[in-house]
Amino acid sequence: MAVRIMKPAAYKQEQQLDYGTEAQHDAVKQIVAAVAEQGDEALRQYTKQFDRMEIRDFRVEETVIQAAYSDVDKVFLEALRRAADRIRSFHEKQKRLSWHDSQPDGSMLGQLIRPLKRVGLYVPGGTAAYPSSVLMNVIPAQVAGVKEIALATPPSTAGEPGINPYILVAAAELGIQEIYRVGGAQAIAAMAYGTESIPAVDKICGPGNIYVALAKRYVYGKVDIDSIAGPSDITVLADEHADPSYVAADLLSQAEHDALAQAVLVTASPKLAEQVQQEIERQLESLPRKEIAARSLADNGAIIVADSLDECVDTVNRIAPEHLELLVEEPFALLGRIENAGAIFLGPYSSEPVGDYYAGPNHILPTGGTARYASPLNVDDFLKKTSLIYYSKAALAEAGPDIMTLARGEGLEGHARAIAIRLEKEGM
Ligand SMILES: NC(=O)c1ccc[n+]([C@@H]2O[C@H](COP(=O)([O-])OP(=O)(O)OC[C@H]3O[C@@H](n4cnc5c(N)ncnc54)[C@H](O)[C@@H]3O)[C@@H](O)[C@H]2O)c1
Ligand SMILES: N[C@H](CO)Cc1c[nH]c[nH+]1
Ligand SMILES: [Zn+2]
Repeated sequence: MAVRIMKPAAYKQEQQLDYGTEAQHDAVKQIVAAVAEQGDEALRQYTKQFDRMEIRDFRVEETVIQAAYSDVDKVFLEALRRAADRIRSFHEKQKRLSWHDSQPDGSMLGQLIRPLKRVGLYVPGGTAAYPSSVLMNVIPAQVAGVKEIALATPPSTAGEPGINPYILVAAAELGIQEIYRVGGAQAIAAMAYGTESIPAVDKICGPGNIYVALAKRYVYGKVDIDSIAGPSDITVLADEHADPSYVAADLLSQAEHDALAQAVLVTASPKLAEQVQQEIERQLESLPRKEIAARSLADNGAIIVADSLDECVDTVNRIAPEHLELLVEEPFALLGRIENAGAIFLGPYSSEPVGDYYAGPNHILPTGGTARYASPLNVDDFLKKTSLIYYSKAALAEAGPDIMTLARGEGLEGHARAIAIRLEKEGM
């Protein structure tokens, strides 16, 4: 299996936000409607159908959460704690406070910034379990001050009874107790509409596969959602100074997530293109998730050979990757020209998994070209803002005529009169 080498003009990005086949859209629509109508009964049926498990109680019992510690490696736990500290301190810097400004005329304007009351966080777990996504989801919500955090993740045969112990321990480390063993579109629908065992939330965040991503789009409006973090993608912009084995390894690191993942190299060096193509084939051989990675590379992977560095940059901006690696001699010199990317990894030692697990920035990033307008999951996703307006009598006297003019300009006499009645009654 050789990744296709092509010119920029020949590259058509497969995984845009409107991805998904008609059959997948139809399936998700049906799942969401069934869960909204039938609640837990539909959850049980879809869990049996898609996860091949019979689940009686979706909520994970507290004793099961505590017992999970005995199934988890101590070294893993220590690394997880160090990662959590770094992620928390990064997100602490994103905190925002309410503010108000008092005016000389006695009026006051301001903005209340308050946490959402109840959020539902999705942690993927179909072909691999992601305790790192527990940290990336929960920590910004906690930093924002959200009090009620519910977590949903697919049931798994890796743990007893029916849940992955690494996910449970990651959640327990952060003090999360409300965990449900349910995945896919049905989990998203359950958190949006509520079922007998899962109370509805105000907002759903978190990454997942195509079914999860589509379901989030369908429930938007009933609840809020974060940006769409679907199947992972990576673009590496590399020049002739890059080590082809590093480039290949980093592309494979994302291709192994999902057959729908997208790994792309953009370079102006035909020599590097060929070296990377060979390296990918060599490294793929021994990769445990080689089938998934091979399908991802065959269906969505590409090695794009541009004529110049400028054309490389244009191509990257068109792709708007979730992860962008700048494996060039002077990465910081290129930075100012990158317009669209969820996260940018600079230089040979900032391999993408550094960000997936450890550095501190969030790994829940806009995928499929949505980095054109969307941002990484962050503390703001868990906050809502309320405007405050207090006008003094003097302020209204001053502004009243302008307000009435603007209202009448829109043909809204009722608006104008709400001001006029005060000005007249109080002789302003
Ligand atoms: N962007 C990010 O931050 C980020 C982080 C981690 C993982 N990811 C992505 O999350 C995804 C994880 O995918 P996954 O599949 O391993 O786990 P997942 O939890 O997203 O999906 C598994 C669920 O999909 C449902 N499902 C499976 N086949 C189905 C079908 N035919 N019809 C309807 N529903 C079906 C099942 O209910 C199952 O529980 C990958 O695409 C990975 O790239 C993204
Ligand atoms: N690369 C994924 C985000 O697209 C996040 C992740 C979690 N674990 C490993 N990787
Ligand atoms: Zn990853």
